Amino acid sequence: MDEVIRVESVVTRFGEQLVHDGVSFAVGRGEVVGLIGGSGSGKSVLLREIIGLMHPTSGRIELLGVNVCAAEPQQMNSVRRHFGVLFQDGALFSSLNVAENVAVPFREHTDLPPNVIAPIVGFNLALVGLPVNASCKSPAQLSGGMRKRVGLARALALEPEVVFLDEPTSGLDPVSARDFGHLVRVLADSLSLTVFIVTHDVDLLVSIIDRVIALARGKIIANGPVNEVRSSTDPWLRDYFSTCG
Ligand SMILES: Nc1ncnc2c1ncn2[C@@H]1O[C@H](COP(=O)(O)OP(=O)(O)OP(=O)(O)O)[C@@H](O)[C@H]1O
Repeated sequence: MDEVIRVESVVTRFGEQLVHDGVSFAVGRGEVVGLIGGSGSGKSVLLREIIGLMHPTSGRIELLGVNVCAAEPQQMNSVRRHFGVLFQDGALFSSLNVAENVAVPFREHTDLPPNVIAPIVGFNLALVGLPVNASCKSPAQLSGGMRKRVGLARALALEPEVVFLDEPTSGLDPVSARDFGHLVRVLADSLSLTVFIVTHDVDLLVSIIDRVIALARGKIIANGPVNEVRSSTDPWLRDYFSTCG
């Protein structure tokens, strides 16, 4: 397997609290993987560790072949050029309009002039299904689903190899959530993306995910295709999957 993410024996402690107690898994190129777990099980912390925003107490994490726990800032910056992140709330800059938000990665990571950036931004907005007239709107003028799409357009701006989505369907109504999930799957397949999704959304798992990794009690309690994981006898997983038909 051509590995994009490798998490090895990760332990994370906050004082007395042990959040990860030896977590290991790998994600291969082109996979769409969902990380699930109860509230407070350490999903977001793990995501932040994988993208180098936090370091685990011990263990090793490789992203696109780089040991992110030991990478120099310059090396981390060049890895950042190859992944995109959609944070839970979209993390859009409220003072910038939609087009300016999507242009941020170009300004941070390239020397491209504005007249070159503008059409690429337009292309990215079209890719996520936003109309041209959305470009000049401020994030406050958009629906939750549109804000997620802008966040996704920004995450895809630099044609990343891997995209991280933190609770991408939270706050969306079921129809918008399903549409957004479908969009993610179509983009993953069309652009050969590796997608790592932190989610509580069972419908999203069932509809678009290749593999589920489940975190509970500090450990990986399941790692496999949705159908396999949903037939697990683990009480937490049984409860979790009992919410869908
Ligand atoms: N910077 C921090 N300092 C101390 N404790 C933290 C820090 N970040 C997270 N934690 C704790 O680590 C645990 C895991 O948090 P995390 O946000 O990863 O959970 P989660 O699985 O993403 O939960 P949810 O599904 O509710 O978002 C929580 O108990 C949280 O309080």
